Amino acid sequence: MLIPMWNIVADENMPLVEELFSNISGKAAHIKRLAGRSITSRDLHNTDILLVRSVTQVNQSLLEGTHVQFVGSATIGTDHIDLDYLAAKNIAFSNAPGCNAQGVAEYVLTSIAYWAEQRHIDLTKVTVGIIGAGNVGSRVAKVLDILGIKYLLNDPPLADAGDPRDFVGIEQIQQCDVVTCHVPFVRAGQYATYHLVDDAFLEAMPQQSLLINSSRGAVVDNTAALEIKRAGKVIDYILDVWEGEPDVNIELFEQTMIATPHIAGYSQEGKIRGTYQLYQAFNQWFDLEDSIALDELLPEAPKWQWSGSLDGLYQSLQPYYDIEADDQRMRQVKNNIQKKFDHLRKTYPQRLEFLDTL
Ligand SMILES: NC(=O)c1ccc[n+]([C@@H]2O[C@H](COP(=O)([O-])OP(=O)(O)OC[C@H]3O[C@@H](n4cnc5c(N)ncnc54)[C@H](O)[C@@H]3O)[C@@H](O)[C@H]2O)c1
Ligand SMILES: O=C(O)[C@H](O)[C@H](O)COP(=O)(O)O
Repeated sequence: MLIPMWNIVADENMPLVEELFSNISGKAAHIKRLAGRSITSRDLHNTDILLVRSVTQVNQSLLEGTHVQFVGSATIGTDHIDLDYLAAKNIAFSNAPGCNAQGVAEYVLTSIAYWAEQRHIDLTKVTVGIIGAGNVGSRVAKVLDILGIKYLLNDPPLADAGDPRDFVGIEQIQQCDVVTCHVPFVRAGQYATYHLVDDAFLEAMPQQSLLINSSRGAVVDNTAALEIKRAGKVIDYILDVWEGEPDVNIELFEQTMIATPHIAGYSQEGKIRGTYQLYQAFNQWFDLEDSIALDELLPEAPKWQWSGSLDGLYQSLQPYYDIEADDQRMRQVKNNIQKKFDHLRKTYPQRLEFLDTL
């Protein structure tokens, strides 16, 4: 007897797939877990549902000849997905906007606090330039607002679309003490972000400034970032994403104040929200009811209480998020980063969200 069943292929690093997908509307599922970077079309024989993260290239060469009906990516970024191909083949698609935005905002806040402590910088005198004011950039702005740290926003697509917030041009962002990137990776066109931070941008940044990149590696020209340091510019880098990842430019890595393996958004809650958003999208696509609520899945987490002073900010944040420990984990595999990059991500320790206000 043929038992109707969903055949699902899911990235091995996606939590709760079994809990959420194994019994949807009484229909069982066969779930195959694979390392995202190595999924091939042969793995998708008879597959109905494909659940990926940012490391799987989803395109014609992966999907042609398969019967995949639904692709979910537990990410906001979609630069690994050929959306036009999916649309042309009428394959449903969902990503997970905002699922990990709080985790990234907490990474950025901790980064700024760490830099200020290391460089003895008074955060009341600092201006942060935020490039990209979507899910992450808006949350970064919100937390800076609460702490009374000045910031400027740059987001030409939103400005052109009539977003009422005050936006500035990229030239003003370049003058900021801290620049943090929260844009998608877009190679070409009016709003291209490929090498948005290039040699001219870095040249224009003040001495003793900080550049944070937790968006996509190639938003920052990694070669230019290395060259400008070699030329004597005093600039600090906190990098979570790398051009050509997992092949990290080791010389640039050595020049960083903090280096992490694309984990800025890896809070436990962010990963859970990512899978849950795909579950919701899947149900909507097949006109099914959600039978599990998100609240049932999220952990309880202790929340940070702000003292009201920016002095000692990093010391007060570190018990909640120890970014130095993340940096150390990456430095320990310095001689073998390319091979260990995915392992560091797969074995990333549990990190809980600590800001109550976002
Ligand atoms: N490191 C991580 O773990 C991690 C986690 C989440 C997101 N990300 C990356 O960060 C990016 C931002 O995430 P998000 O959730 O805020 O995405 P989002 O789509 O909500 O926001 C991106 C914003 O960038 C703006 N933008 C697009 N092109 C621009 C340009 N040329 N100049 C300035 N602004 C531009 C868009 O208008 C949008 O408002 C994602 O696309 C993803 O690549 C990384
Ligand atoms: O785009 C995003 O949302 C993040 O960059 C992404 O989720 C983190 O990497 P992943 O675990 O999906 O490979």
